[in-house]
Amino acid sequence: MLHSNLLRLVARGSSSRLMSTATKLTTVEVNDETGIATLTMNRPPVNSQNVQLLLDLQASISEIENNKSRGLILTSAHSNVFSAGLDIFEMYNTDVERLRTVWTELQNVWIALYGTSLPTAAAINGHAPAGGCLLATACEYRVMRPNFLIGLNEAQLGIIAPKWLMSGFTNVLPKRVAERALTQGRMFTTQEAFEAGLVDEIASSKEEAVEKCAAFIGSFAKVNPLARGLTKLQFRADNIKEFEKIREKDVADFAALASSPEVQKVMGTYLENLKNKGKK
Ligand SMILES: CC/C=C\C/C=C\CCC/C=C/CC(=O)SCCNC(=O)CCNC(=O)[C@H](O)C(C)(C)COP(=O)(O)OP(=O)(O)OC[C@H]1O[C@@H](n2cnc3c(N)ncnc32)[C@H](O)[C@@H]1OP(=O)(O)O
Repeated sequence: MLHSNLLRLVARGSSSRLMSTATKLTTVEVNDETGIATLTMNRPPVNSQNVQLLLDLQASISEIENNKSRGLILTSAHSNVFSAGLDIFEMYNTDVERLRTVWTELQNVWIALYGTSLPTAAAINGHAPAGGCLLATACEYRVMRPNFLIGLNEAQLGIIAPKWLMSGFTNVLPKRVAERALTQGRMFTTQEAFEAGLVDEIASSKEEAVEKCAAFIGSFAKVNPLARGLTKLQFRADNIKEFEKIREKDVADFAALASSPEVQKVMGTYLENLKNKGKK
């Protein structure tokens, strides 16, 4: 009988294994030939990041680190959204403790993904605003399907994203381009993101995006994994150290900001607009 602690479960034919997790909102599938794990977010309709999805992502990243996979590809089970970012419903009309938990778990996912020594790539098969862009830019490589949007839109919402949340973004874009995009809260189309260097390749389907991500991870086949991983972490060490210094204060700052009447009002209006959009 299947149960949550079952470790390896043959899923689709013999070429890939669905690794069981104790989770429901993510799945991990390891390709038997390449040894690369695909981590799929599956929280319909838009993979908005509630606490459960954030916890499941952490559990899946740990699982992939522990099962000796050669790399991690992050993608979405949905046809037009990679991830809509934080679940705004979960942050609206709630208590400060819940807001602290949301932010702590977002931090935990980011540091798990940004700070893993494994090769990582995002197959961005749909829109990736805000927290969706955060996850994609925590990875080392990005392949995106055409005609979607990606970016950190916080400034558009009247919110200041902390430095760690921007750091994946500022790693991949020239400083001037990053500053302008962040101050504008700009959402890039796939083509614009490719031209700016925010995504590395464009793929016409999710399958092609996953293949291109696998080819990127495969490019390290002849590199010593320890040397590769430590080199990666040296590049990221400054951002990680800065983050570790402020992480507690950052949780307190976020909880104070997000619980303030002004920001709660912005969230309420934003949610109304999202709901009404569905009725049009
Ligand atoms: C407004 C926030 C204010 C304050 C936050 C406070 C502090 C934050 C500090 C900074 C950190 C930010 C990190 C974040 O991630 S904040 C979240 C920002 N996310 C967004 O702005 C994305 C909003 N969504 C969209 O733009 C579109 O939904 C999207 C392009 C992703 C998909 O479009 P599509 O047309 O395919 O679907 P929709 O019809 O719009 O949506 C389908 C249903 O999903 C619901 N939905 C969408 N996004 C969210 C979300 N982020 N949280 C919760 N629910 C979401 C939407 O309401 C629809 O629901 P139904 O109407 O079908 O019930």
